[in-house]
Amino acid sequence: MAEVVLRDLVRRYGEVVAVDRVSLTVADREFVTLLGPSGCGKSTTLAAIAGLERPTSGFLAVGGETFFDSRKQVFVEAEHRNLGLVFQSYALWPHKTVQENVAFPLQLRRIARNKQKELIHEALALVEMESFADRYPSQLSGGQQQRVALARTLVYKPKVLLLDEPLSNLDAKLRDRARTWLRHLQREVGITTIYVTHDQTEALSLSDRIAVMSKGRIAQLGTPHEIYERPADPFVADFIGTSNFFTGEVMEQASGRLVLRLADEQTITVEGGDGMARGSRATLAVRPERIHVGGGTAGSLLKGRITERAYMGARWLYTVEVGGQAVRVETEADLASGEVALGLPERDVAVFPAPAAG
Ligand SMILES: Nc1ncnc2c1ncn2[C@@H]1O[C@H](COP(=O)(O)OP(=O)(O)OP(=O)(O)O)[C@@H](O)[C@H]1O
Repeated sequence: MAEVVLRDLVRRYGEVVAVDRVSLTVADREFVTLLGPSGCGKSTTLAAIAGLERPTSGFLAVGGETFFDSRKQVFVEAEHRNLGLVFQSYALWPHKTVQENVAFPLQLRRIARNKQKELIHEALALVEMESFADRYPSQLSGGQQQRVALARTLVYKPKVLLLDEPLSNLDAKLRDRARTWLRHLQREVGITTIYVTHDQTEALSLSDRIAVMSKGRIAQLGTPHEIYERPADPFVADFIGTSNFFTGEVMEQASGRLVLRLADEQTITVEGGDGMARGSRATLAVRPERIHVGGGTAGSLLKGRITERAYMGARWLYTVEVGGQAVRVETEADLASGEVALGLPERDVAVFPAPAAG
């Protein structure tokens, strides 16, 4: 069992609180992604798990073994944690062959020679690089080097795999393939994995659960579906996918429904908004692909004007002006510029208390 437990983990750098009381439990064999914008603290969190950073306070355990506990002054050095790390800069030794690179961690651990052979063979087979065993890193593509770096980590069968943007050096197509492959591999080997990225597509497609981070904290922890469909706050709604936001005054909140009045007097009815008082301000978020152009939905209708249209291949992207606000709409329909009705299905609109002004 390789469960990872973080409790109230804090890492300060002087005035900067890079990690701010992060609590998270990653189950055995689970794939959890730390996702967030630059500077939100995801790499520092991962480095703390790896033992490369000493947290300021909190608690951290892997597989039931305490690696850090500020109250008991426990700190286990990185080399004694036996975790597998793969970082963005996956430097392989240029003067060693693929095989020798993968052998290195085994030599460090003084594994017997014939056992080494077997393990190297197994690790290279896992990443489908057996036929490249005698090549040097300079004779491999970026993606192949990345796979060797993974093999070098997998070869000693770490309890946990910690990956920090490991695919960022690959081009889009290759990254797509590498992603599918990595997910497959992680399932096959059944290794607990914590993955850091700022790429939401990567996070959505790879993870069992995603921890969306903002300013050193976890803004939301959930399955990709939960994060996308039920964002906990406007930050998550905006960071994962794209959302249109409407802010206005609550006219009514009753029987699980809320009616919001926009500045131009149009109203939107949504599900939810429990506890939001009449007269208070609320923000609604709706995805561009959930808006029905031309109406045709159970929900609110907004009047607008198409001001821009862009052909995206599979669908069209429209900018629709609603009460002076630009609304992004994605649909397969080919529409002319001008007046349009937008249908907002009640269930597809998320509602949050409006952030305080200023
Ligand atoms: N050694 C350091 N000294 C001072 N501040 C640091 C140090 N390392 C990180 N920070 C700060 O801590 C915060 C979190 O950094 P971190 O690298 O964890 O972010 P990140 O989410 O991984 O960002 P990125 O995607 O850009 O790598 C940032 O504000 C960063 O400037």
